[in-house]
Amino acid sequence: MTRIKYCGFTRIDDIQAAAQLGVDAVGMVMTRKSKRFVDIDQAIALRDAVPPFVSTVVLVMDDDAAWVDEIVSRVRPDMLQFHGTETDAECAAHGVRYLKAIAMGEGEGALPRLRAYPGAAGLLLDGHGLGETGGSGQRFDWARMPRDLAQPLVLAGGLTADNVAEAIRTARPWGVDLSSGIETSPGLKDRAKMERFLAAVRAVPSA
Ligand SMILES: O=C(O)c1ccccc1NCC(=O)[C@H](O)[C@H](O)COP(=O)(O)O
Repeated sequence: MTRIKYCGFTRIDDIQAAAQLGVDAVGMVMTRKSKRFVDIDQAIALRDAVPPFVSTVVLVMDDDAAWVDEIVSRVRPDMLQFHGTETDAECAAHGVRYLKAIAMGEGEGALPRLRAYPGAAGLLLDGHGLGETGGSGQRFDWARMPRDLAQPLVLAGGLTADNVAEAIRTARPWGVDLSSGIETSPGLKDRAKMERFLAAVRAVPSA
């Protein structure tokens, strides 16, 4: 079974719809570099709308450690997801399990970074380039998904209901993550797109 995370929520109705449809995790972006940024009060309201057994993940990107600590103490996400040049020690410093996003958009340069986060609960391989923000719909060559890493790998970048079956068959990820492929505009999710994507993932036979 391929796990599914939908990311970049800004509206309570959308996050509730995603949970009702059956996603495993929902993400909120809390770096001010993002068009999908939510502040602490919005994030608390969104988190409170998430039912049991659905994980909440907060995304940051080269943000101040004090800001990340405030997120941890007030929003209390199940996991953090780091999108910048943070080191393994910096990611671990907040006392919360974390995913590290790896920018696959710059080709072979990404390979050393895949082995630089032994403390991460999982790695999220995204299609954008180093230093660029995510959520931009950029994909990478799914055949580049590594096969020899111990950590669970999450595939992200440019996934849609139309291409996710091929992506899963090629990359064999632990989970998939997307944002723009289920939106009408940044931060505004579309229920029909969320439903179609879930059905497309569920239709792929497990390995
Ligand atoms: O979504 C953002 O605006 C964002 C900003 C800064 C860093 C990361 C960001 N999003 C990361 C995500 O988790 C996206 O879901 C992931 O990049 C996939 O996005 P998409 O290609 O739009 O499906």
